[in-house]
Amino acid sequence: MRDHELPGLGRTLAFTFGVAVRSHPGLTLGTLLLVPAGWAVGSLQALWLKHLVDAAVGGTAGAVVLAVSLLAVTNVLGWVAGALGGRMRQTYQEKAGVVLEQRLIETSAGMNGIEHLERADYLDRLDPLRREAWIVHWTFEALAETVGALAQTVLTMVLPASIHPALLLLPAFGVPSVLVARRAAERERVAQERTGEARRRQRHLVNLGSGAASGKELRIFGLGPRLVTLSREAWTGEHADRTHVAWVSAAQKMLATLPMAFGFTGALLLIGYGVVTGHAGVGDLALAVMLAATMSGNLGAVVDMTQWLVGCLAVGSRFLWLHDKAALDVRRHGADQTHAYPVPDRLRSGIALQGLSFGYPGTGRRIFDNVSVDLPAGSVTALVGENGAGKTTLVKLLCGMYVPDSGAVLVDGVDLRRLDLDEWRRRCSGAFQDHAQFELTLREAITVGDLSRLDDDEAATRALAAAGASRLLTTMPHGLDTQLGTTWPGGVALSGGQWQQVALARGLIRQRPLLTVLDEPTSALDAHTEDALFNRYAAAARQRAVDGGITLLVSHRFSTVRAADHIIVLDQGRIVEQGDHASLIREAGRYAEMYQIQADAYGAR
Ligand SMILES: Nc1ncnc2c1ncn2[C@@H]1O[C@H](COP(=O)(O)OP(=O)(O)OP(=O)(O)O)[C@@H](O)[C@H]1O
Repeated sequence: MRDHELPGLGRTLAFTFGVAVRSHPGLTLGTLLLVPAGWAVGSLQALWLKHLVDAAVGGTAGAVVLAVSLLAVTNVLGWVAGALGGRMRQTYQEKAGVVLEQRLIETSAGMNGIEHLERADYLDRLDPLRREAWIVHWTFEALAETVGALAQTVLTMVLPASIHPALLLLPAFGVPSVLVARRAAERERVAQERTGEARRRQRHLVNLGSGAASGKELRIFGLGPRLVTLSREAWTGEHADRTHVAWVSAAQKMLATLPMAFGFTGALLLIGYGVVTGHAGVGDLALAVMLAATMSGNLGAVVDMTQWLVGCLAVGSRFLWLHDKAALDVRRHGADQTHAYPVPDRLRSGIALQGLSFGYPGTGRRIFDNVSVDLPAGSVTALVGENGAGKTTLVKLLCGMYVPDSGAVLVDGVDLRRLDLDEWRRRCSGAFQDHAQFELTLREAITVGDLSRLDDDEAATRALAAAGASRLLTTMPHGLDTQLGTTWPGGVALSGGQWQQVALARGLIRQRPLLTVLDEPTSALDAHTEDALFNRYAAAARQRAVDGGITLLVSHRFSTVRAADHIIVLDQGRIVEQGDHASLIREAGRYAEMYQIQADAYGAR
């Protein structure tokens, strides 16, 4: 199976069943049994009614009492099954829903790479999963309902066969409906996937239009009406597409019920004729009339339930697809722990990019083409270059979030693909410009950077100091216990720069990292503060150089960058210059030119 193909029905069912059973075996079984039982009650009632009518017409009191008793017992069982099934269903849904969301976090976060979070066609699949992962837990209820509705429909059709064998043909008239329902559901699933991008765009526009981050720009640029127009455009195309598919399906489903209607009309005529000619009893006619009355409801239920089931399976198959991708990802990255090389305790030679070529999957565009460069052990290296030069992409490759198309990232001579990637990540650390805002307590928002120090106040305080953010702690009403984020009770709002300080502290809490990437983590700070902070950090990093740990700083500020031991200048994925500040200035090339421009602008030579 190719990694973008959705898994088939059998595997999806097995997967969803596994999830359901693991989350609550008893409830899964109960749902599977009770729902069809509820459905069976309807057919039994029709049967007992036939016996009641026959007994009443035949004048046998005992048979009347028996038929009435059976009717009563069946009714009670039906109510019990309904009430119990409803309760079980609710409990099951609540529990399985949470389990599925946890599983989604586990699967998505557990993947080595981040391709599934960045690639548009994968996002179209992941996005509905994020919103409706819980739908998967309906699969077994939908299956039970479908089986139940199907069983009742078949019974509705088979019971008349006891009156006349020709009526055994009745089920055949129902086949078109079921087939059409299946096809319709599949078509709707495809349409949903096709319109996924438009829905994501709509949601993005809603977030832009109502979120805090875009609030200022929206007002200054008067963007509200424009966003509404864009949203309408996105909605119109998507809605037209899905509505068209829905109407075509509805028309086909209506047409597909016609054979059934003809079939039952014929059956009623046949039984009516039998009663007139004395070949059938009045009870038979009562049975047939009752079954005919419930027939369209049953058939409609089969169609609806099938569609529901296919819808659930569609989400389930995306879940399984993600799961498969996660497994494939682990295999491809060679992270099989049994064969992985251990990560060295300290770096001896350092990290080297060797003939590395890379393009983001699915884009057909090369970002790096045969790039080679060394990051010596114990060095503080800066990466500079214009926007889009490939700096962050390089960081992602070094952290094993993407795999090179050719060439390699070598860690002390060992291909990163062959290293124990989990262990490598444990020895990496980082702070990024597009950092996460963990709305936890200040302590947790820092210490999640090193899970072994979750409750370590001293480590959190030290990390804040290393990030030049000790003052932040003094302004927090409850110190490290302060809840961050105003949407939580007692939570405090942090400025953009303060969030960056927390992210930087998180990135600096790990002890003895072999690679620390600082990808513009201080862009919200002023140039002098960033400069002082990085100089202090670089000095500390050099003192720790016994471990051979490498610090990679990405920054647009040359005043900061010049403190690095080694500076790499990237231009459109190519390394155009490298060396220390003094030698690069002497070369009077790109670096010297960019440095000069900034120095002039800031008046800081
Ligand atoms: N997830 C992605 N999928 C496809 N292309 C991407 C992706 N991320 C980045 N790119 C492309 O790769 C190129 C390099 O991007 P990258 O983010 O590495 O640049 P950068 O040097 O870090 O830029 P900046 O200084 O603006 O942060 C850009 O042309 C960008 O459009």
